[in-house]
Amino acid sequence: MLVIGLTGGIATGKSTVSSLLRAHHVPIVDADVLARKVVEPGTPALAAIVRTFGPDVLLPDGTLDRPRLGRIVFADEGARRKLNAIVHPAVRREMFWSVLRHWWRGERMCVLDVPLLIEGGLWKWVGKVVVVYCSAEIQLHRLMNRDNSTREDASARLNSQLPITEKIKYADLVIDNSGTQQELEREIGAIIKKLRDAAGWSWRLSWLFPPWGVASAIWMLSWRALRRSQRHKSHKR
Ligand SMILES: CC(C)(COP(=O)(O)OP(=O)(O)OC[C@H]1O[C@@H](n2cnc3c(N)ncnc32)[C@H](O)[C@@H]1O)[C@@H](O)C(=O)NCCC(=O)NCCS
Ligand SMILES: Nc1ncnc2c1ncn2[C@@H]1O[C@H](COP(=O)(O)OP(=O)(O)OP(=O)(O)O)[C@@H](O)[C@H]1O
Repeated sequence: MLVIGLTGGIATGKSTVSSLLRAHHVPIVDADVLARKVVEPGTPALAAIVRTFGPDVLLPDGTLDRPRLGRIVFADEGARRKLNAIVHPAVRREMFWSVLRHWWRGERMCVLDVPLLIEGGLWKWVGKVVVVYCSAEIQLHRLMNRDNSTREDASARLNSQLPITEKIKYADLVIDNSGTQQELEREIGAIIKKLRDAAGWSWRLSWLFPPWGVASAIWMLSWRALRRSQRHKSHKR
Protein backbone atom coordinates (compact mmCIF):
# COMPACT_ATOMS: atom_id res chain seq x y z
CA MET A 1 0.00 0.00 0.00
CA LEU A 2 1.29 3.47 -0.86
CA VAL A 3 1.07 5.86 2.10
CA ILE A 4 0.82 9.46 0.89
CA GLY A 5 1.49 12.43 3.17
CA LEU A 6 -0.76 15.38 2.29
CA THR A 7 0.32 18.69 3.73
CA GLY A 8 0.52 22.42 3.06
CA GLY A 9 0.40 25.65 4.98
CA ILE A 10 -2.49 26.52 7.25
CA ALA A 11 -5.59 27.25 5.11
CA THR A 12 -3.90 26.43 1.78
CA GLY A 13 -6.69 23.88 1.26
CA LYS A 14 -5.61 20.48 2.62
CA SER A 15 -9.06 19.67 4.02
CA THR A 16 -10.68 20.83 0.77
CA VAL A 17 -8.38 18.51 -1.22
CA SER A 18 -8.87 15.60 1.19
CA SER A 19 -12.69 16.00 1.03
CA LEU A 20 -12.48 15.77 -2.77
CA LEU A 21 -10.24 12.69 -2.52
CA ARG A 22 -12.64 11.11 -0.01
CA ALA A 23 -15.54 11.75 -2.37
CA HIS A 24 -13.58 9.69 -4.93
CA HIS A 25 -13.26 6.86 -2.36
CA VAL A 26 -9.61 7.50 -1.50
CA PRO A 27 -9.02 6.48 2.16
CA ILE A 28 -8.02 9.48 4.31
CA VAL A 29 -6.48 9.65 7.77
CA ASP A 30 -7.00 13.19 9.10
CA ALA A 31 -4.52 14.29 11.81
CA ASP A 32 -6.69 17.29 12.82
CA VAL A 33 -9.63 14.94 13.51
CA LEU A 34 -7.39 12.58 15.51
CA ALA A 35 -5.91 15.57 17.40
CA ARG A 36 -9.46 16.39 18.53
CA LYS A 37 -10.27 12.79 19.43
CA VAL A 38 -7.21 12.33 21.68
CA VAL A 39 -8.16 15.36 23.83
CA GLU A 40 -11.80 14.41 24.44
CA PRO A 41 -12.95 14.49 28.09
CA GLY A 42 -11.50 11.62 30.12
CA THR A 43 -8.37 11.17 27.97
CA PRO A 44 -4.84 11.21 29.46
CA ALA A 45 -3.87 13.96 26.97
CA LEU A 46 -6.62 16.29 28.21
CA ALA A 47 -5.56 15.66 31.84
CA ALA A 48 -1.95 16.52 30.88
CA ILE A 49 -3.10 19.73 29.13
CA VAL A 50 -4.98 20.84 32.27
CA ARG A 51 -1.91 20.07 34.43
CA THR A 52 0.28 22.14 32.09
CA PHE A 53 -1.97 25.09 31.17
CA GLY A 54 -4.35 25.18 34.14
CA PRO A 55 -8.12 24.55 34.43
CA ASP A 56 -8.93 27.80 32.60
CA VAL A 57 -8.43 26.00 29.27
CA LEU A 58 -11.57 23.94 29.96
CA LEU A 59 -15.14 25.00 29.15
CA PRO A 60 -17.84 24.53 31.82
CA ASP A 61 -18.87 21.21 30.19
CA GLY A 62 -15.33 19.82 30.65
CA THR A 63 -14.30 19.98 26.98
CA LEU A 64 -11.23 21.83 25.78
CA ASP A 65 -11.65 25.56 25.14
CA ARG A 66 -9.87 25.40 21.79
CA PRO A 67 -9.93 29.11 20.87
CA ARG A 68 -8.49 29.98 24.29
CA LEU A 69 -5.71 27.38 24.11
CA GLY A 70 -5.09 28.45 20.51
CA ARG A 71 -4.54 32.07 21.61
CA ILE A 72 -1.98 30.86 24.18
CA VAL A 73 0.01 28.46 22.02
CA PHE A 74 0.08 30.42 18.76
CA ALA A 75 1.53 33.42 20.61
CA ASP A 76 4.21 31.49 22.49
CA GLU A 77 6.54 28.91 20.95
CA GLY A 78 7.46 27.38 24.34
CA ALA A 79 3.78 26.77 25.15
CA ARG A 80 3.22 25.33 21.66
CA ARG A 81 6.10 22.90 22.13
CA LYS A 82 4.58 21.74 25.43
CA LEU A 83 1.19 21.17 23.79
CA ASN A 84 2.77 19.36 20.84
CA ALA A 85 4.70 17.09 23.25
CA ILE A 86 1.39 16.07 24.85
CA VAL A 87 -0.80 15.73 21.76
CA HIS A 88 1.53 14.52 18.97
CA PRO A 89 2.55 11.11 20.42
CA ALA A 90 -1.15 10.25 20.92
CA VAL A 91 -1.97 11.40 17.37
CA ARG A 92 0.91 9.36 15.92
CA ARG A 93 -0.35 6.22 17.72
CA GLU A 94 -3.87 6.72 16.36
CA MET A 95 -2.50 7.34 12.87
CA PHE A 96 -0.46 4.15 12.98
CA TRP A 97 -3.56 2.05 13.82
CA SER A 98 -5.64 3.78 11.14
CA VAL A 99 -3.00 3.09 8.47
CA LEU A 100 -2.79 -0.52 9.61
CA ARG A 101 -6.58 -0.87 9.30
CA HIS A 102 -6.49 0.45 5.73
CA TRP A 103 -3.62 -1.90 4.85
CA TRP A 104 -5.53 -4.83 6.37
CA ARG A 105 -8.57 -4.00 4.21
CA GLY A 106 -6.30 -4.33 1.18
CA GLU A 107 -6.39 -0.67 0.13
CA ARG A 108 -4.08 0.32 -2.70
CA MET A 109 -3.18 3.65 -1.10
CA CYS A 110 -4.04 5.81 1.86
CA VAL A 111 -3.61 9.55 2.35
CA LEU A 112 -2.44 11.04 5.66
CA ASP A 113 -3.66 14.64 5.95
CA VAL A 114 -1.07 16.07 8.35
CA PRO A 115 -0.56 19.87 8.68
CA LEU A 116 2.83 19.41 10.39
CA LEU A 117 4.10 16.56 8.17
CA ILE A 118 7.40 18.36 7.43
CA GLU A 119 7.90 20.07 10.81
CA GLY A 120 7.28 16.80 12.70
CA GLY A 121 9.55 14.67 10.47
CA LEU A 122 6.80 12.25 9.37
CA TRP A 123 7.57 13.15 5.73
CA LYS A 124 10.55 10.75 5.93
CA TRP A 125 8.24 7.78 6.51
CA VAL A 126 5.65 8.25 3.80
CA GLY A 127 5.97 7.03 0.22
CA LYS A 128 5.05 10.33 -1.44
CA VAL A 129 4.76 13.88 -0.15
CA VAL A 130 1.96 16.00 -1.65
CA VAL A 131 1.90 19.72 -0.80
CA VAL A 132 -1.18 21.90 -1.31
CA TYR A 133 0.07 25.35 -2.26
CA CYS A 134 -1.21 28.89 -2.46
CA SER A 135 0.62 32.16 -1.79
CA ALA A 136 1.02 33.41 1.80
CA GLU A 137 -1.26 36.37 1.05
CA ILE A 138 -4.12 34.14 -0.21
CA GLN A 139 -3.47 31.85 2.76
CA LEU A 140 -3.90 34.74 5.20
CA HIS A 141 -7.15 35.89 3.56
CA ARG A 142 -8.65 32.38 3.50
CA LEU A 143 -7.69 31.88 7.12
CA MET A 144 -9.21 35.19 8.24
CA ASN A 145 -12.42 34.46 6.29
CA ARG A 146 -12.77 30.88 7.48
CA ASP A 147 -12.05 31.48 11.18
CA ASN A 148 -13.46 35.00 11.27
CA SER A 149 -10.17 36.04 12.86
CA THR A 150 -8.11 39.22 12.91
CA ARG A 151 -5.03 39.65 10.70
CA GLU A 152 -2.91 39.48 13.88
CA ASP A 153 -4.36 36.12 15.06
CA ALA A 154 -4.21 34.67 11.56
CA SER A 155 -0.57 35.79 11.12
CA ALA A 156 0.38 34.24 14.49
CA ARG A 157 -1.01 30.87 13.31
CA LEU A 158 0.62 31.21 9.91
CA ASN A 159 4.01 32.06 11.43
CA SER A 160 3.88 29.03 13.75
CA GLN A 161 4.51 26.78 10.72
CA LEU A 162 7.34 26.38 8.23
CA PRO A 163 6.67 28.79 5.31
CA ILE A 164 4.83 27.16 2.39
CA THR A 165 7.74 28.10 0.08
CA GLU A 166 9.96 25.84 2.23
CA LYS A 167 7.41 23.00 2.36
CA ILE A 168 7.15 22.68 -1.41
CA LYS A 169 10.86 21.77 -1.53
CA TYR A 170 9.92 18.46 0.10
CA ALA A 171 7.11 17.70 -2.35
CA ASP A 172 6.89 14.85 -4.85
CA LEU A 173 3.72 16.51 -6.11
CA VAL A 174 2.51 20.10 -5.64
CA ILE A 175 -1.21 20.87 -5.94
CA ASP A 176 -1.61 24.54 -6.80
CA ASN A 177 -4.78 25.75 -5.09
CA SER A 178 -4.37 29.43 -5.96
CA GLY A 179 -7.38 29.34 -8.30
CA THR A 180 -11.05 28.74 -7.58
CA GLN A 181 -12.52 25.64 -5.89
CA GLN A 182 -14.12 24.73 -9.25
CA GLU A 183 -10.66 24.69 -10.86
CA LEU A 184 -9.42 22.43 -8.06
CA GLU A 185 -12.39 20.08 -8.55
CA ARG A 186 -11.61 19.86 -12.27
CA GLU A 187 -8.00 18.87 -11.52
CA ILE A 188 -8.73 16.27 -8.87
CA GLY A 189 -9.28 13.41 -11.37
CA ALA A 190 -5.81 13.90 -12.86
CA ILE A 191 -4.26 14.14 -9.38
CA ILE A 192 -5.88 10.84 -8.30
CA LYS A 193 -4.64 9.18 -11.48
CA LYS A 194 -1.06 10.28 -10.69
CA LEU A 195 -1.35 8.92 -7.15
CA ARG A 196 -2.85 5.61 -8.30
CA ASP A 197 -0.11 5.23 -10.92
CA ALA A 198 2.49 5.84 -8.20
CA ALA A 199 0.80 3.18 -6.03
CA GLY A 200 1.43 0.69 -8.87
CA TRP A 201 0.31 -2.90 -8.82
CA SER A 202 2.64 -4.67 -6.38
CA TRP A 203 0.05 -4.28 -3.57
CA ARG A 204 -1.97 -7.07 -5.20
CA LEU A 205 1.00 -9.47 -5.06
CA SER A 206 1.49 -8.63 -1.36
CA TRP A 207 -1.89 -10.13 -0.64
CA LEU A 208 -1.56 -13.16 -2.87
CA PHE A 209 1.94 -13.92 -1.65
CA PRO A 210 2.71 -12.41 1.81
CA PRO A 211 6.55 -12.89 1.67
CA TRP A 212 6.50 -10.56 -1.35
CA GLY A 213 4.79 -7.94 0.86
CA VAL A 214 7.43 -8.29 3.59
CA ALA A 215 10.34 -8.17 1.12
CA SER A 216 8.94 -5.15 -0.74
CA ALA A 217 8.22 -3.32 2.55
CA ILE A 218 11.86 -3.79 3.69
CA TRP A 219 13.14 -2.72 0.28
CA MET A 220 10.89 0.35 0.13
CA LEU A 221 11.71 1.50 3.68
CA SER A 222 15.48 1.30 3.12
CA TRP A 223 15.24 2.89 -0.33
CA ARG A 224 13.08 5.69 1.06
CA ALA A 225 15.38 6.29 4.03
CA LEU A 226 18.31 6.69 1.62
CA ARG A 227 16.41 8.97 -0.75
CA ARG A 228 15.03 11.11 2.09
CA SER A 229 18.43 11.59 3.73
CA GLN A 230 19.91 12.65 0.37
CA ARG A 231 17.06 15.08 -0.19
CA HIS A 232 17.41 16.44 3.35
CA LYS A 233 21.13 17.09 2.80
CA SER A 234 20.43 18.91 -0.46
CA HIS A 235 17.85 21.14 1.30
CA LYS A 236 20.35 22.06 3.99
CA ARG A 237 22.94 23.16 1.43
C1 LIG B 1 -4.25 24.74 19.63
C2 LIG B 1 -5.56 24.06 19.27
C3 LIG B 1 -6.30 23.62 20.54
C4 LIG B 1 -6.43 25.09 18.50
O1 LIG B 1 -7.59 24.43 18.07
P1 LIG B 1 -8.46 25.00 16.83
O2 LIG B 1 -9.75 24.23 16.84
O3 LIG B 1 -8.53 26.49 16.95
O4 LIG B 1 -7.61 24.70 15.54
P2 LIG B 1 -7.47 23.28 14.74
O5 LIG B 1 -7.11 22.18 15.69
O6 LIG B 1 -8.68 23.07 13.90
O7 LIG B 1 -6.18 23.52 13.84
C5 LIG B 1 -6.28 24.32 12.68
C6 LIG B 1 -4.94 24.39 12.02
O8 LIG B 1 -4.00 25.03 12.85
C7 LIG B 1 -2.72 24.52 12.57
N1 LIG B 1 -2.12 23.99 13.83
C8 LIG B 1 -2.75 23.29 14.81
N2 LIG B 1 -1.88 22.98 15.79
C9 LIG B 1 -0.69 23.49 15.42
C10 LIG B 1 0.60 23.49 16.01
N3 LIG B 1 0.79 22.90 17.20
N4 LIG B 1 1.60 24.11 15.36
C11 LIG B 1 1.40 24.72 14.16
N5 LIG B 1 0.19 24.74 13.54
C12 LIG B 1 -0.84 24.13 14.16
C13 LIG B 1 -2.89 23.39 11.56
O9 LIG B 1 -2.67 23.89 10.26
C14 LIG B 1 -4.34 23.01 11.72
O10 LIG B 1 -4.87 22.45 10.54
C15 LIG B 1 -5.31 22.80 18.37
O11 LIG B 1 -4.89 23.22 17.11
C16 LIG B 1 -4.32 21.81 18.93
O12 LIG B 1 -4.64 21.05 19.83
N6 LIG B 1 -3.08 21.80 18.37
C17 LIG B 1 -2.05 20.87 18.79
C18 LIG B 1 -2.17 19.59 18.02
C19 LIG B 1 -1.65 19.73 16.61
O13 LIG B 1 -0.48 19.96 16.36
N7 LIG B 1 -2.58 19.58 15.64
C20 LIG B 1 -2.21 19.64 14.25
C21 LIG B 1 -2.23 18.30 13.61
S1 LIG B 1 -1.39 17.02 14.47
N1 LIG C 1 -9.56 27.27 -4.25
C1 LIG C 1 -10.16 27.91 -3.26
N2 LIG C 1 -10.75 29.12 -3.46
C2 LIG C 1 -11.35 29.79 -2.46
N3 LIG C 1 -11.45 29.34 -1.18
C3 LIG C 1 -10.87 28.14 -0.91
C4 LIG C 1 -10.22 27.37 -1.92
N4 LIG C 1 -9.76 26.23 -1.36
C5 LIG C 1 -10.11 26.29 -0.05
N5 LIG C 1 -10.80 27.43 0.21
C6 LIG C 1 -11.31 27.89 1.51
O1 LIG C 1 -10.19 28.29 2.29
C7 LIG C 1 -10.37 27.90 3.64
C8 LIG C 1 -9.20 27.02 4.06
O2 LIG C 1 -9.30 25.77 3.39
P1 LIG C 1 -9.08 24.39 4.19
O3 LIG C 1 -9.86 24.40 5.46
O4 LIG C 1 -9.30 23.30 3.21
O5 LIG C 1 -7.53 24.57 4.50
P2 LIG C 1 -6.56 23.63 5.36
O6 LIG C 1 -5.26 23.68 4.67
O7 LIG C 1 -7.18 22.31 5.60
O8 LIG C 1 -6.50 24.47 6.74
P3 LIG C 1 -5.97 23.98 8.18
O9 LIG C 1 -4.49 23.96 8.11
O10 LIG C 1 -6.45 25.07 9.10
O11 LIG C 1 -6.59 22.66 8.47
C9 LIG C 1 -11.72 27.23 3.74
O12 LIG C 1 -12.67 28.18 4.15
C10 LIG C 1 -12.00 26.79 2.30
O13 LIG C 1 -13.38 26.70 2.03
